[in-house]
This record gives sequence, C-alpha cells and structure tokens, in this order.
Amino acid sequence: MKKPKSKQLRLQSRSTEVQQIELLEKWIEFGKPESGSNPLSLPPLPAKSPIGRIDENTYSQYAGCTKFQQLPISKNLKDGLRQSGYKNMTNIQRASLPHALCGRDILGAAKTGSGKTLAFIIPVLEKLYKARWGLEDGVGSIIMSPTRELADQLFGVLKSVGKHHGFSAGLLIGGHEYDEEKDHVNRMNILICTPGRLLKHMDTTPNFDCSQLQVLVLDEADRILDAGFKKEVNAIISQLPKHRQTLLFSATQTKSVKDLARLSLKDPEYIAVDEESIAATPNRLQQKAILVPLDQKLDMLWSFIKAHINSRILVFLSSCKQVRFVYEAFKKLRPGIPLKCLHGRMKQVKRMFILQQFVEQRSVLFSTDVSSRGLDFNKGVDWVVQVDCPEDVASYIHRVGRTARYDSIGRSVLFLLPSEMKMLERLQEKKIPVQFDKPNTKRLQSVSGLLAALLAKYTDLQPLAERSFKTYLKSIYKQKDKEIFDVTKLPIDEFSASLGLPMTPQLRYLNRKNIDKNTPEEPVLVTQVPAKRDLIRPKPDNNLLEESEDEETLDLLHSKEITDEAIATDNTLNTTRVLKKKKLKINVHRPVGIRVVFDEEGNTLAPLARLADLGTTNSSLLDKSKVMERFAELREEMKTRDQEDKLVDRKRRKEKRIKEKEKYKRARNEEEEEDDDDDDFSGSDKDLKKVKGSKVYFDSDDSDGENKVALKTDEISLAEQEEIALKLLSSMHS
Ligand SMILES: Nc1ncnc2c1ncn2[C@@H]1O[C@H](COP(=O)(O)OP(=O)(O)OP(=O)(O)O)[C@@H](O)[C@H]1O
Repeated sequence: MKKPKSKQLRLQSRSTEVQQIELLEKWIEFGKPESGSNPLSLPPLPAKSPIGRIDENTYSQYAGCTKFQQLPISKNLKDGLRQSGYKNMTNIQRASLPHALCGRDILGAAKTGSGKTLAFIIPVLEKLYKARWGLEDGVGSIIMSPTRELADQLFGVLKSVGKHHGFSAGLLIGGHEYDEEKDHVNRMNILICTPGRLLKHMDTTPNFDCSQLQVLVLDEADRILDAGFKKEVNAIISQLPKHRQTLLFSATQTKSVKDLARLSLKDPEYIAVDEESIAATPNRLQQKAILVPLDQKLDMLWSFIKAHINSRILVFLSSCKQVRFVYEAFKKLRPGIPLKCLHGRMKQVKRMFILQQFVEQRSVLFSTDVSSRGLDFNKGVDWVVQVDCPEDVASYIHRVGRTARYDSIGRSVLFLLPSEMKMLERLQEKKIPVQFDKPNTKRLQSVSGLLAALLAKYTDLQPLAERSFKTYLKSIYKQKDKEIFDVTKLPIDEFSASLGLPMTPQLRYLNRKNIDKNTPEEPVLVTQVPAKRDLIRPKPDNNLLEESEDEETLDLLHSKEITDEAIATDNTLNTTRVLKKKKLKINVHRPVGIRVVFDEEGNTLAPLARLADLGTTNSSLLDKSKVMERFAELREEMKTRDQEDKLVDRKRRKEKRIKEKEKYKRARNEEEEEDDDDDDFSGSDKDLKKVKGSKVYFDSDDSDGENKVALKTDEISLAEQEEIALKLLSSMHS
C-alpha cells in the first residue's frame, strides 16, 4: 500500500513542479521589465498586494518589488531565503533580479557589502530549476571567483539558500584533493571555482563536459578579467557554449568593450545602483588617511593596535613576506590581542582555519590582498588598516569594503607616505570621502629598537626582516603608477633600520646612487608626523613590552584627540632639526667606517664639501709641503706596522713548522717500529722506503721572501746515504 502511495505522491509533486514552472514562466513573461529600465525607479509594490497569478491572464508586478516573496521564484527558493534570514531585498537585488530572472545578461556594479551574492545565486538556482536540471544533465552553471576563500564563502551561501533544491554543487579550488574532485566533477550541476582549478579540470579530467552550460557567473568580474587571469579565462571561455546567460558582478565594474566581447555578452543590462550616489564606498564607512613616513609605519601600526585591543582589525600589507615578518615580530612583542596572518603561500586548510578564527574572536589579521575582495566576516570588522598603499582606487575600495557591510558601520585608515599623497587626489576624484588627518603622534610608541633586539635574539627573524624589506621595495618598484609609487623617493636606510636590521640589505635591481641622490628630505612632511625614534634597549628577558601593555591605550586616529595645541606645537618645530636629529639616531645602524660630520646646525656635510670648507678656513691643510710631510710620516708608520706584522707572521709559521716536524718524527718512529717487526722486508727496500717516506716541504719563511724547496733527508747522515748507494750499485753489478 505504501509503494503505490509514494509513487502517486511522486507523480503529484512532479506535476505540481511542472505546473509551478509553467506559472513562473508566464508570470515572468507578463511582468518583464523593459530592457534598459531600472526597476529601482518604479514605485515599491504595496505590502499587501496579491502575489503571483491574479486571474486567467494577469499576474502581479515584480519589477519594483522590495521583498523576495514577491519575486517570481520557486517555493523551494523562497523557503531557503526565508530560513536563511533574507526577507527584504537590497538595492542591487531589487535592480538586477527582475532582469536576471528574465534570462538577460547582467553587468552589475554595487558597493561592497551590498548583497551582490544573492543577486547572482538566485537566478542561477531558478534557471536550472525552470530547466528541470537533474544530476544526469551535468554542469549547468559555473560561478567563478578570483580567490579560494571567496569561492568557499559563495559555496556556503549557495548551500544555505538552495538547500530545498535537489541540485548537486561542487567547490573546485586549489588546495583541495584534485583526485577526489575528479571523481565527482562530472556529476555536479553547479560549480563554484577559481579559474585555475576549473581549467585544470577542463584540461585533464576525462569526460569533463561543460557544453550544456546554462549560466556563467563572474563574481569580482573586473579582477577575473584583468591581466592576472587572462590566459586561464580565455582558455575557459573558448570551451563554453556561446548560448548561455552571463552575469558579471563587482563593486568596481569593468565596462571595457574588449572584456565584454571576450565574454560574448548579448545586450547586457548595465546595472549600477550607486551611480548617482555621492560616494563609491558605503555611507556607513568612516574613512581616514594619515601621513606616515616609511620608517614610522611599524611604530604607527604597533601604536594603533595597542590603542584598539578590543577590536577586530584587518591589516593590509603588500606582500606575503611583509605579512609574515610583521606577524612574527609583533607576536613576540605581545600587544595584548591575538594576532593572525593570512597570505597566498599558506596551505588552504590553514587559510580557512584562520579566517574562521578571525570571524570568531576579536583579533588582528595581517593579510595580503588575498582577503581584500568579497570576503564577508560575519561579526564584522571594526577597522581596516591599509599599512601599504593599495595599487589603485579599485583595490582601495575592495579593501575598505571588508568593513561596514550590509547595514553595519565600520572604520578604515590608510597610511600614506609623503611620496604617495597623490593617492588621496585619486580617491577624491572617484568620490571616495576620505578624511585626511594628522595622527596623534604624542604617544607614538617606537618599536624599531625592540625589533633590532628581537632580530639579534631570534636568528630566524632577521632573514624574514630582510625579505620583507626587499619585497616591499620591489613591489613599489614594480607598480605601474609611477606618480604614486616612486622607489627613488623612499628613505631606504631609515626604512631598513626601522625593521630592526643592522645594515641595509643590497638591492641589486636598484641603482642605489640614484636613490640616495633622489631621497627627499622634505622637512614639511616631517612636521606632520614628528620623529620619535629613540633606540630602546632590549630587556634581558622575553617580556619586552610587559610594562607598556599596562599603559592606558590611546586612540591615535581619533581626530578629537588631536588637540589644536598639539598641532600648534607640531607646526612650531624646527623641522630641519627634527629630521637631522632623527637621522642621527637612525644612523646607529649604518655600516661602520662611514664618518658622518655635522655642521653647527646639525646638517650633514658631504666629505668633499667638508674638505673644501676646511680649505677655505684652514690654509694649513692646503700647504703642499705640510701635506707631503704628513704623507712621509704615514709611509713610515705603515712600514713599521708592516715589519711588525711580518715578524708576527714569521713567528707563527715557525711554530707551525716545529709542530709539523714533531709530528713527522713521531710518524717516522712508528714506521721504524713497524719495520723492525717486519722480517720479510729487504734492507734495500727498507732504505728506499725511508727515503720515500721523507716529506717535501715548501718553505716560504725565508727572510728574503724567496721560496725554497728542500728534500727532507736530514734524518739520514751523508755517510749512511753513501753506504746505501754503494750497496745498491754493488747489488746491481753482481
Ligand atoms: N537582502 C538581504 N537581507 C539581509 N542581509 C543581506 C541581504 N543581502 C545580503 N545580505 C548580507 O549582506 C552581507 C554582504 O553581502 P554580500 O557578501 O553578498 O555583499 P557583496 O556586495 O557581494 O560584497 P563584496 O562587493 O565585498 O563582494 C552578507 O552578510 C549578506 O548575508
């Protein structure tokens, strides 16, 4: 009885599914928004208006609706959305979903954290649902993400809202077991992947087939279409059918005709919900930029962390090596808040684990741009700190977009070098409301001295510091925008010292002469961030910062704390002096043997300039006879020293020779003892052996300095030698 009932139920549910799809298709067709129109501009539907079919040929409006329940989507999806806590649509969802549900191609741009993920996951699920896609149909949709972490996050959203659908979905990202993926990939309906991994499957997995693809999605489309992924993406696209729906989303969208041509978009709907908005970043985001000289970046970062130990802080640095160094060094200095690091060279499992931990507890996460795009940290990031300047405005937008997501608030701060001030203009041109502020440097804590001590104590830290130094400079050197990134304007020695390095590492790819020549000494800039870099002596134990951890924390960046008085004091500083004084201290680390001379005002003098200067004031220096006299004296001094050195050397050699003689004698005695025991040895051979056994010495210890070669035969007297020779001759003739 049970079996026929379930069969009946199955048939019933199939027929209701068919009916539902039919209804959805008619409903969608009925209310299709005009191509090119913006559903956001339509008046919102009244909350209690009927939903779906109204009479035989009439359906409710969905363009302009504000709730997910008012959309022409399946019941399964409505349930999934409701259970995941989604009720009202965000602007990008309201604007794009009516077009996307009609099957149109979309180019969607909306601020970070505005809900773009659902704007493409909903159409993907609905397209496959309406096509009655099943396991045996294979890959129906591909969602591409530039990073593994973002792909993983998208997979989570898909699983959550699509849980009532029967589709199979797979996550294809590097760091996962490739062979395992290979076995399942052909049975997946929806693939969420990074471009590299997808291409690997296309190239190597037998029978991997995407020829029936219905929807292609590029999340962070501008990133996926940029030069970094060009080869992979071109190869992937060439293997996909042209007849499909394509959805491109990003906070910083591409409009490049070339890019769109590559994707063969058909009359795409360009949906940019924030085009009229004043700012390109979320309104709830407070953004600051502060001027920080390169050699004070770590001081500033350290002081900032100490001042915000109850926050969740995401810190961006430009390379893996910097991330590792700052993380390792700061960890040893114990700031009083958990520290974590994330970069592309870490194992995938560890990356995921760290992200999970960062989401769960207040901490500081040092990261490269691997976490700059798309990641949605559940409990919210309080601060985004950009220690190294982002490469362009788009990158800035994505980095700060990790905070102030959906309806939460957030704060960000960007450290700018004096040579990077142009970035501020670029941001303002793109309607990004960044407030330029002076940091409160009164309580800036210097860490360079502590770092020097750490480097001396932990030998593995020094190579890290060196690599961090080199990769940072290389990253600046390689940047395209030379108006902002100019390595020749950076104070390289000071930077090296600020990392605690005893000497500035060699930079083969840079012409140091040029750099030193061009290194600006811009005192005005120093006024804004006065130097405070006293070398702190290391404490004998590990607890380098125990005292300072108890200090009252400070909000370095809170403008309220930067009093007028402080600014006035800053401005009255004799800036040149500050800079020179600072240099004097930094130069503690300069290579020994370089003598730096300062004039009365504290300015350094170049050696030749000094000589010229002396020449004008001290005529004796230019008196030729005196100079010659001095040279003669110096020659004499050198001769005497040379002779002394020779004597010492001779003595050393003599001692060595005596030792060797003794050694030789000992060896010979042992040989003789052995020979005495050896009865079979003929006398002549014995004698020959003796001669053979004597060593040849090259004696360079001749007072004339000539080398002599002496056959060491003095152990056998002349008479003995003659006797041996005679014996040999007589034996030959007999
Ligand atoms: N309609 C909605 N109602 C409530 N919360 C939403 C809604 N849509 C999205 N969210 C939430 O908003 C947050 C940001 O969403 P999402 O990650 O999709 O933003 P995004 O625009 O893709 O950001 P980014 O540009 O950084 O990738 C998420 O936590 C998500 O759960």
